[in-house]
Amino acid sequence: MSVVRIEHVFKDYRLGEQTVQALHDITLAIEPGVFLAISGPSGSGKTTLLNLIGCIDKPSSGKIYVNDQDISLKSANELADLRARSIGFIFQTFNLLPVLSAAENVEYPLLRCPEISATERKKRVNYFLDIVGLSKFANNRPNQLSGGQRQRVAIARALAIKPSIVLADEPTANLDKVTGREILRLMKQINRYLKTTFIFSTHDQKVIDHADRLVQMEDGYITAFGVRNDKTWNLARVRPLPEGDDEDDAE
Ligand SMILES: Nc1ncnc2c1ncn2[C@@H]1O[C@H](COP(=O)(O)OP(=O)(O)OP(=O)(O)O)[C@@H](O)[C@H]1O
Repeated sequence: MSVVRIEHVFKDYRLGEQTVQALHDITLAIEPGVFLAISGPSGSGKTTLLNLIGCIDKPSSGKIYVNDQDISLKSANELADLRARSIGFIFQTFNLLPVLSAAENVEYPLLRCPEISATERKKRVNYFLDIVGLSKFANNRPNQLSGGQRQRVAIARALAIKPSIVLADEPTANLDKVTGREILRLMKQINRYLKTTFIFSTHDQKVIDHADRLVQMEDGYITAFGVRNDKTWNLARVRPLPEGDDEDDAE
């Protein structure tokens, strides 16, 4: 079973008269509970891929299944609902609402789910602020928190809906090294403890080393897929195929 299945996905962007091919023939199955890094240089397609998995954007062609649901068959409202209930987002710039306290930021996505009572909302806010170690800062606004604390609030906010997947676009890029490592360790502890699938983009090898699955991208192609056993990566290289060549270059 896969929590995300991507089949022969292409993504083009129109830029005036030009077409930018951001993703080429991406096929990938992501198992539930993994801690997956998508790595690659700037412009390789990491954010585009995360946006497609997060139902923020649609592929130009190909199929994406999230929790076994074909997202191409869903209306904009249905996609918004799937996002609100199943996918938590963490951004490199934290994206907290500045006028709300830490607790209110965590509660915010729950307001979209009317079946969650006010009592349950408060319970979840307390629980997830506790998990990220910020119970004492519940009433602080983002500008009264450090960068690392802001990202912890963002993690609690992403978890509050109890998502099956958390997507994180360069979650440590705006943090110093030590804080970035703490945030990654926290994400991994949560991944182990709550079994939530984490998919995050990065071009930092230190960040990659925290993952247990790896997708390497270049120029819109997947160039390798890796599984980590203890400290060693078992990498299967996938060479982008030149026209007319149908050979794989698996190692
Ligand atoms: N909205 C857009 N319109 C046009 N082109 C885009 C758009 N978004 C991304 N692209 C292009 O698609 C390609 C992939 O971009 P993407 O942002 O997915 O890469 P990335 O690996 O996340 O890069 P970075 O590490 O710099 O964030 C790039 O060539 C980029 O210029």
